[in-house]
Amino acid sequence: MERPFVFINSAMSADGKISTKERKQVKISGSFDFDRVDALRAGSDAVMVGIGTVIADDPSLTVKSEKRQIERKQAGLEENPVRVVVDSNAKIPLDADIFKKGEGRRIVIVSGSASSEKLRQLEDVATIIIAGEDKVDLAAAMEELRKTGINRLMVEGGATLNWGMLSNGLVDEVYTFIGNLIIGGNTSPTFVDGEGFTEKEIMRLDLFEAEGMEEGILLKWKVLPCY
Ligand SMILES: NC(=O)C1=CN([C@@H]2O[C@H](COP(=O)(O)OP(=O)(O)OC[C@H]3O[C@@H](n4cnc5c(N)ncnc54)[C@H](OP(=O)(O)O)[C@@H]3O)[C@@H](O)[C@H]2O)C=CC1
Ligand SMILES: Nc1nc(O)c(N)c(N[C@@H]2O[C@H](COP(=O)(O)O)[C@@H](O)[C@H]2O)n1
Repeated sequence: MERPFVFINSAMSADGKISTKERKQVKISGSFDFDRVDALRAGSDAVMVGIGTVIADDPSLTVKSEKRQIERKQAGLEENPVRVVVDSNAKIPLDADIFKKGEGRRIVIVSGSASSEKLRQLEDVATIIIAGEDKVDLAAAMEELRKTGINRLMVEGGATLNWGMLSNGLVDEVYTFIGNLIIGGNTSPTFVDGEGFTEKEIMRLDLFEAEGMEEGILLKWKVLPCY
């Protein structure tokens, strides 16, 4: 199977939370880290999030720096990477910021259970990929993205999509900024939620970079193959 190079970037608290129990976007990192994230977006062919993040945060996922937008255009690219949402039932609101803000292609990946009426409406603002029957089949989706010319994919969460990608062996690298705060809470999303691994299945990582940044630390890991 051919798939893009995939990395996850996330900001988490010292206790591994990526948001609070309110499950809304919370500022974990500072302006330096947001600029680093912007550079990662600008260097990617596509940026992908789960529908939970769209509902919670309504992100635009655009490249914010004008200089980077210009550099992309000079390289013959669109101002923004392709923005991709994983959304089995096509729940994404038609007025989501991903559709309203910035230029460039959008892709919504749905499953066979999405309503055809909603898909017709979405076709005006996005390309639709159908992968899987009830829930998006992420491995099949990665193959489709690769076929559309996406070679480098940045995943920006959230917790459930991170689990789906990691547990299906679809991630090459993980970048985590760990901020100087504790969020706590049984229901606050952690970097990876979902079902979780058993001890036998635990996923191993190889740390290849660690850098103190602002009031936290940025860690870069390679995902080691599972045997
Ligand atoms: N600090 C940070 O860096 C970030 C924090 N966040 C936070 O994360 C939270 C959102 O995370 P979460 O609620 O987990 O939502 P996600 O963004 O992870 O979206 C999860 C949804 O994706 C859909 N999906 C479809 N197929 C799959 C699949 N095969 N595997 C996994 N998911 C699939 C499911 O919905 P369906 O079945 O309907 O398709 C699922 O519920 C928010 O609180 C947000 O603020 C988000 C991004 C970054
Ligand atoms: N890197 C990082 N640090 C934080 O503190 C954050 N809260 C996030 N959140 C992510 O940024 C997205 C917002 O994107 P736009 O500014 O709307 O383009 C949000 O959805 C999270 O993915 N990231």
